[in-house]
Amino acid sequence: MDISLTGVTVEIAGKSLIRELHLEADAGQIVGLVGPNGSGKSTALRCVYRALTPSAGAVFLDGTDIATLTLRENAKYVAALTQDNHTDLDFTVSEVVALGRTPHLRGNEALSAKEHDLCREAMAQTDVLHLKDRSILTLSGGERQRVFIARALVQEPRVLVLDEPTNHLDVRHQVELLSFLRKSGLTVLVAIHDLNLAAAACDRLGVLAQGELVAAGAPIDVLTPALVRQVFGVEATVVPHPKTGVPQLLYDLKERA
Ligand SMILES: Nc1ncnc2c1ncn2[C@@H]1O[C@H](COP(=O)(O)OP(=O)(O)OP(=O)(O)O)[C@@H](O)[C@H]1O
Repeated sequence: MDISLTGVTVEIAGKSLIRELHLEADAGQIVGLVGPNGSGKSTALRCVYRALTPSAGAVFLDGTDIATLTLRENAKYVAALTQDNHTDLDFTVSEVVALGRTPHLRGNEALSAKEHDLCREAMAQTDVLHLKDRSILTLSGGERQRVFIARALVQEPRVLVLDEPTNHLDVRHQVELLSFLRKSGLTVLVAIHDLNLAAAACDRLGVLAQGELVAAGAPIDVLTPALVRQVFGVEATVVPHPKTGVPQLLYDLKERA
């Protein structure tokens, strides 16, 4: 399923959070959104999972304006991992993951055996199966993040929207998650701060600065020292990864006085 943001603008309380954003992900592509804090990455993603309605412009899934879909229909196609996924509810990990099936169920319908298998598979995939009977409230930040990723996977979406999915994850789980996404065949829109992980995982990157898209394209074309200086105010040397050739950034720390 392909996704396209066309001229998406979000204004709240007279302030423009994103302006005229055009961004596309072809079916099965991973497209990363990078940019400084407050540049509008989460705002753009919120428009895709319908937590926000654009003030102008639209989001299309395979050519259908998502504003014409019910929220339940949208949730059958799009699953999201948000930054504000903390919960006060004392649910077990299995219960939280099973909630991902909600858009596919009618009323209080129970999960089928196949759906239970799907939940087990997602928990194994995200390495939380051993935690299935634990309260979500007792988990570490990284464990909890992996539970919410499992919940998004059991939704069986065609598009995954991930806001900082590697937050809290140790390096093994970061690599496993991004490797899984690359194999999954899902269309993925991901906001990510780590430019090296973004370059390794994403087919294309969109760079946001102050609510505007300032560059878009393959990581090798986008992640230049000049762009990193202009957008992030940081000096970096860009080298090709010795095995894969993807650009990797080495940051020049300021010398001690
Ligand atoms: N509901 C709101 N009302 C007013 N301003 C908002 C609202 N939501 C977000 N903003 C502002 O819009 C800007 C963009 O926020 P957004 O969360 O999209 O940035 P981001 O690029 O995801 O940042 P970060 O990297 O810090 O997560 C920020 O300046 C933020 O303070």
